[in-house]
Amino acid sequence: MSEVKVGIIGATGYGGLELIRFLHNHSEVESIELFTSSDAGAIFSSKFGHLVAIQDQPLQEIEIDKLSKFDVVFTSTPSGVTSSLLPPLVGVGPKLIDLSGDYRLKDIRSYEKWYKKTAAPEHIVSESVYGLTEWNAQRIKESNLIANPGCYPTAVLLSILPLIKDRLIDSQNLIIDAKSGVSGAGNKPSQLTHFSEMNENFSIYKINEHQHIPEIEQAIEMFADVQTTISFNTHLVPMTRGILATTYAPILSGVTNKQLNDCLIESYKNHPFVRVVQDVSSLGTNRVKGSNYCDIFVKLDDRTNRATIVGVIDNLVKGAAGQAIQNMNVQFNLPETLGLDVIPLFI
Ligand SMILES: NC(=O)C1=CN([C@@H]2O[C@H](COP(=O)(O)OP(=O)(O)OC[C@H]3O[C@@H](n4cnc5c(N)ncnc54)[C@H](OP(=O)(O)O)[C@@H]3O)[C@@H](O)[C@H]2O)C=CC1
Ligand SMILES: CC(=O)N[C@@H](CCC(=O)OP(=O)(O)O)C(=O)O
Repeated sequence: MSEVKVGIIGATGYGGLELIRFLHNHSEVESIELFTSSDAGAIFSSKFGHLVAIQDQPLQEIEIDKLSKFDVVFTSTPSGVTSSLLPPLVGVGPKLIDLSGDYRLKDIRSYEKWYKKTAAPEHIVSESVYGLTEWNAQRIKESNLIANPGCYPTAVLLSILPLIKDRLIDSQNLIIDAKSGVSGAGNKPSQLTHFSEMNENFSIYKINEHQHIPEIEQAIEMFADVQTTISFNTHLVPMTRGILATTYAPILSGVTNKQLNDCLIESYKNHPFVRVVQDVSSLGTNRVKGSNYCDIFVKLDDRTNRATIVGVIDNLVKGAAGQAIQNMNVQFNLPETLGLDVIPLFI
């Protein structure tokens, strides 16, 4: 029986298109309606030919009255949009799942510092629940406003949180080196993502200033009860999808490679989307491409007494739309894997 009526704002963006791809095959979704800020009336499939005969509906103008009739509204819009768009919808009916950064940081001054945008009202931000599904399912189930995590934080946090929580690594000295495919930057062309400047190039960007730094620090405190400051940098890889994030962390005295691995295996034994990889040759963005998996890996470097910890995701799936649907499943008491149980593309 299909019951859930879905609205998507930002449907024409990369996150929105991935929401449509997965929700189309979701057995509990009754209908999907699509909204735009720029092209109301346009037939969706005329913009995206791969959806001919699948999504031939017209895009609708964003109106609060129309949106309040849905069971769930996904917002997949640039930062700074939902801070003013969502407050009138909070508490009036639909469950809200925001893929942008607007409701993730509890300290609104921190949001304004890192995003350089006006924050959402503090009393609404305080109601939002951080949607890192594997770590926060109980609160997600009870919430009507989910702040879906950023793509980099998802890969980083899923790989390091168990080791910090079990006090196996020194959380005060984390160095995180992350790389992303270009779809992480969304569908708006820019100098950074221009083919002739990005192709055959490997670049670092937002050095020491990435907006995901406070999000990762906040989540470490929230889930592992540790205050810390991290070194975190991001790189652009000339490929479309995927994030691989490597964390270097000193181990605490006497910790073994087996303890590190056992901790990850034990933490995720009941979480089907997190796979603890043993063989490093099985690690790579093509092993998760198009899927909701997060592959994680740890290995002790016993010369330096540092652990090398790796998290790999598809930024558009586990890093955005997939995790958002996983959160919807939790909110509606459905199996977490519903609609998301797909095999990675690999090639
Ligand atoms: N790409 C990624 O890997 C990830 C992205 N995110 C976050 O998710 C959000 C969406 O990302 P992504 O899909 O890549 O972004 P895109 O830039 O691809 O798409 C965003 C869409 O938002 C709509 N939009 C733009 N301005 C407004 C506005 N003022 N009001 C309402 N809608 C607007 C546009 O559609 P239209 O013109 O039709 O309204 C646009 O297609 C962003 O906040 C991003 O940071 C999070 C995790 C990963
Ligand atoms: C490759 C690339 O540019 N990636 C983006 C990820 C954006 C994102 O997910 O940011 P939000 O926190 O706004 O959701 C970036 O590094 O800013």
